[in-house]
Amino acid sequence: MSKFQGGKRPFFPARKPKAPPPPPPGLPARRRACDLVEAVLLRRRPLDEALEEPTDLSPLDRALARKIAATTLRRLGSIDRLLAERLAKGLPEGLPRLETVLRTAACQILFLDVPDYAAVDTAVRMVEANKKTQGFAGLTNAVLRGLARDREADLASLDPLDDLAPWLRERWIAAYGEATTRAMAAAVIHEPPLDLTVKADPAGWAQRLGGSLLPTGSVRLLPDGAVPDLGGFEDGAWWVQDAAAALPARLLGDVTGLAVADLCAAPGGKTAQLASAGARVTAVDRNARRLERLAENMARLKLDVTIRAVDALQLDGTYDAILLDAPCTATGTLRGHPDVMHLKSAADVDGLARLQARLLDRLADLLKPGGRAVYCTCSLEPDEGEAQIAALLAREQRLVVDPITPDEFPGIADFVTPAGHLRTLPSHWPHDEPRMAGLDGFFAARLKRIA
Ligand SMILES: C[S@@+](CC[C@H](N)C(=O)[O-])C[C@H]1O[C@@H](n2cnc3c(N)ncnc32)[C@H](O)[C@@H]1O
Repeated sequence: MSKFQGGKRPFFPARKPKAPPPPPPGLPARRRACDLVEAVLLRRRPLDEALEEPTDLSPLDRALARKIAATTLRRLGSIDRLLAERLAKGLPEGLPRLETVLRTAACQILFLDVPDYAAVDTAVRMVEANKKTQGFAGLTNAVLRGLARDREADLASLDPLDDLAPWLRERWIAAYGEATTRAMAAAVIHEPPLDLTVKADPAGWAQRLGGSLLPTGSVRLLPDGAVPDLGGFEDGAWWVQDAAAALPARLLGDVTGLAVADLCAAPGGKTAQLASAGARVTAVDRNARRLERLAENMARLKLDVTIRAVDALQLDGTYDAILLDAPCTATGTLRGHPDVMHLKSAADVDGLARLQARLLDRLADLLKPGGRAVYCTCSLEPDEGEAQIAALLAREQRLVVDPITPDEFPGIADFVTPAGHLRTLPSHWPHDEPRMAGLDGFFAARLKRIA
């Protein structure tokens, strides 16, 4: 006999609504990777800026999302070529998310150490979860499985030149020739190592941190954890700075006691070098937010500098020495900032070259007669480097080039040009382990005011 007789309705206690099931592991990181890629390619935002948005992802998922997004941007040319070979009819118009899911999943299958099934499964789920794309789940599955199956042959067919954005490839070939461009393209497909500039005892710090001492004195590491967890960070014994970026400030020579203006200073890598070499540094930048980071960095490093939030074009006074690390297209930093080649264009080179010229003219006024200056950019564009200096010398009689010599300090001989400038390329310093190779592309010229 049933318990519920007499026509009475059984009483069921009200149930809490069921929480939606948690997403399968790995899905939030893949979704975030798609958002990051779209922030760059569709919304034209720098990757670093998009990475700063708050998320509720775990640190591991955040790191995976960043790696997928950065590698997709780095290898986009190859990824798109291989996808196009499998999509005979192309993709339908107006479904950018479908394209992003395919690109990021292809990136994982081809270039990252993640299981193929995880890349395929999360991609198919993302496609199924969206009404507009759910009809393409079968296609997504088939294309990605095909990529996984043919991976070895596909990888062997790749040419790193395809990964350079076309505008940049064209300009690099014109400036450096095809062989050097190919070597640079092969270098920038790798994530860079972590380079540190240390205040003192670089050999000791290389040993303590398990890194290598580079010929120019930087310490190179392949860390597997967060930078602030490394020994010496809290105490301000070192700061992160690419080995090429560490060269220009040293070209000013002995700056002990000199009044040095660092004209485009934030976040302060070169300011820190000058201050720890004993200069009285005025760190100038027009970006107040970036100057806050400079101030934090100087506090950690226990270095005392004067900070001026002002446009360098409006700066007054005179200085014994000047460093002008001018704003530029930053095409030399592609290893760490692959978004640059997708966000910048030839028009940016022209616009930035005009600003650099104005800053150089201001530098001539601010430098005391007899003083030294270094102009540098992290660009591989001659218009922002060699050609900029040639044009300056033609219009400014008070400045001459003070040639850099190959033996000035160890490790720079290969970087000194016949004109006495410094030019580093990402393909310099080859290494059997590609992640230990290379350095950013930098240009630096040393100038002297003679009148
Ligand atoms: C290449 S970054 C400088 C990196 C820095 N020297 C370092 O080593 O950490 C260029 C800087 O120039 C600043 N900048 C751009 N135009 C400027 C101007 N007209 N006056 C002052 N700063 C400017 C930007 O805000 C940016 O922080």
